[in-house]
Amino acid sequence: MSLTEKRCTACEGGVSPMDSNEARQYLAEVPGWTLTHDDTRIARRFKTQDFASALAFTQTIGALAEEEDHHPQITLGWGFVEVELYTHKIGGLHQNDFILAAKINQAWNAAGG
Ligand SMILES: C[C@H](O)[C@H](O)[C@H]1CNC2=NC(N)=NC(=O)C2=N1
Repeated sequence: MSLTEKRCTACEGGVSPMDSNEARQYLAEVPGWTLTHDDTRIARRFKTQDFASALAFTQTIGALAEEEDHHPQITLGWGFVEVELYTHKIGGLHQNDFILAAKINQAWNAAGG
């Protein structure tokens, strides 16, 4: 099953974050994203035409995050949206981060990005 078909599962902590090897395997399924912060987070910068389209894409991401109950850190500026994902409860990466990243990519591609 592809990541875009999965749903984020509640992650209340008590599990280990995924290790670098597993994270690198998941990364292959989310083009454009890179590992950051010693492989404990993933991030992608999306370039947009202007501020308004960056804001609109941020709102799309916000709606996806609420649907999945999994929330990114977002930096918004003129012509870009930077998205960073990790699972706070475990201080690192969980499959949930890659599910949301895949859904954000899907929305970006659908919008013609
Ligand atoms: C119960 C619910 O799953 C948690 O409060 C969620 C909400 N969104 C979250 N988002 C992220 N990125 N990490 C979390 O640990 C997290 N916890």
